[in-house]
Amino acid sequence: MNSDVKLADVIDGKAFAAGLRGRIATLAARFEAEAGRKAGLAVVLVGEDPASQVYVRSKGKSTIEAGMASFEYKLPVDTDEATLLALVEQLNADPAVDGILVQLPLPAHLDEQKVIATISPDKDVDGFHVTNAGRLAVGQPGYVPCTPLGCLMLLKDKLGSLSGLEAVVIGRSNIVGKPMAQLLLAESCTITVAHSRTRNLPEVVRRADIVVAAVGRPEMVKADWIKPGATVIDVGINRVPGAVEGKTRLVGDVAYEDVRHVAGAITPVPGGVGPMTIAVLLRNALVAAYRHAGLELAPDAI
Ligand SMILES: Nc1nc2c(c(=O)[nH]1)N[C@@H](CN(C=O)c1ccc(C(=O)N[C@@H](CCC(=O)O)C(=O)O)cc1)CN2
Repeated sequence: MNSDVKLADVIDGKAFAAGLRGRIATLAARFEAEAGRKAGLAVVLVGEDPASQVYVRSKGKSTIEAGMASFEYKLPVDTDEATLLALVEQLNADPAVDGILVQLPLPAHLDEQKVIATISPDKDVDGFHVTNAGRLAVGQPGYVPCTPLGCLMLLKDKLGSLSGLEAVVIGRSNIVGKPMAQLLLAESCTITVAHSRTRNLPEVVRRADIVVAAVGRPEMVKADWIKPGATVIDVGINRVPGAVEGKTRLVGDVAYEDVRHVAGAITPVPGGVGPMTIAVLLRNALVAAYRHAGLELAPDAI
């Protein structure tokens, strides 16, 4: 790599998320004063996946720190479908609960789509219900999945208007790739969604002013795939063997150390997109609370 080349600006998602959580806390206090109750978020975890346990713990802690009520449900790994669906129905009917999130992935014997379909669309703060996917597709207000909305916030903070920019989203999952493409389209970007069958992926990615990598393959996106000056958003969180035997380290889907010599701006892993996921979840839960209480919240308040 040429050491004279300016390194990419690092997009500090951790700091941005902290600021966002601060604004949410202010609005959560206002909500409590006006509604006479706290905004409430329920999180359901089935099983003992270690990463999911960490994320659920962090969601509960962040919810309370933001001045909202946290309802946590931890179910054993062999929970049957009827029990889980009954809990979701109970939360749908509970007026203290504004948002419901079922932590994914679920154990293999449970049908994720069926569980998501049981969550009331108006409490679906993950934005995974088909009603919210449809609302996003046609530009109606709903709930947008947290990770892609967090990516969009970071992009707009860095670049301002995205109108007319060429964006390549690598990955077509329902949770990140597809909603990310919809969000960028709504910002008037020209979108390509690339995936495992895309021919000549490096050439496709080289067209992009904005690259969003969400494939779950460690350091797949290489420096020579990136147009000089492009903005690179790395959604990947991959645990790989570390330098010390028996230890692991986190890497993204982008070969960060090389790509930062070419890109104009880049999110690190950890500390980039990841922290935005939980901050945006709190944002969605608070928006849900204001809607349920019939209180006014300016669209650009958070
Ligand atoms: N129901 C849902 N399930 C899952 C979602 C989701 O949005 N809704 N997303 C992911 C996991 N996730 C939140 O649930 C999540 C992932 C990563 C982070 C994060 O802050 N990552 C840190 C690194 C953390 C570490 O050391 O492992 C970072 O990138 O800096 C937060 C939340 C799947 N499931």
